[in-house]
Amino acid sequence: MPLLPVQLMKYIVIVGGPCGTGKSTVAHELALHYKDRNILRDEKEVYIEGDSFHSHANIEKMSSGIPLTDEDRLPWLITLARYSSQQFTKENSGDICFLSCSALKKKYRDLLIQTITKINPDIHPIVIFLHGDPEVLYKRVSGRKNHFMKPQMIKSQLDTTEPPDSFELSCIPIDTTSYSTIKDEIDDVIGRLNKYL
Ligand SMILES: Nc1ncnc2c1ncn2[C@@H]1O[C@H](COP(=O)(O)OP(=O)(O)OP(=O)(O)O)[C@@H](O)[C@H]1O
Ligand SMILES: O=C(O)[C@H](O)[C@@H](O)[C@H](O)[C@H](O)CO
Repeated sequence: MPLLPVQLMKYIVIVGGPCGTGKSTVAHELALHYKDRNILRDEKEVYIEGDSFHSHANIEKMSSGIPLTDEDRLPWLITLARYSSQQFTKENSGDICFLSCSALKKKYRDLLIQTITKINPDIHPIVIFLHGDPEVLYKRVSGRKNHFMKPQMIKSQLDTTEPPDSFELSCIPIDTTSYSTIKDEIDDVIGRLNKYL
């Protein structure tokens, strides 16, 4: 009897969007939902938090209210692409991991996707790109305590943002401010993500 084909495909789900859209919240909830197949199964390591990989200089800049430039972001994006791709070389049977990373411009998303697939062509990167009403984002960020990113940065974040268009296949745009609850948002994201998995 012929053996069934082995499922080789792996998925890196990048949760992007400007500050306050809920990247960390959504990436965390998704990682928990897909816990059984998530390569980062450890409670402390359920998803990769992109902000943790910013250089000290980048964090200093953002904390001082200065937006990052392409030059500031490019090495960070490469690091994230490499780090997330390498998770699949660990001894583990998981086939998915989650990465929160602003990925505000098309060229940043292209760089992440190209770097990941060059490292491992069996990985399929999928982007969930969060966006929403600036006033709601402002309120969310203002309500956050002890975070380096202050609400004054929202304008530059939105000015920098290039929302994905329909030509960016494997990119799912989500208006995070259109749901009544976080649970409704997560349920909808899961329903849409499942079509790709
Ligand atoms: N759908 C939602 N409805 C209401 N509040 C939300 C929603 N998603 C996230 N939040 C809240 O908004 C705040 C910002 O969320 P979070 O830190 O996940 O955003 P982020 O995009 O990762 O931000 P940053 O990139 O600035 O760290 C948090 O207090 C979070 O609880
Ligand atoms: O590309 C960027 O400008 C950054 O990644 C930001 O988006 C922040 O790190 C994040 O939003 C924290 O609040």
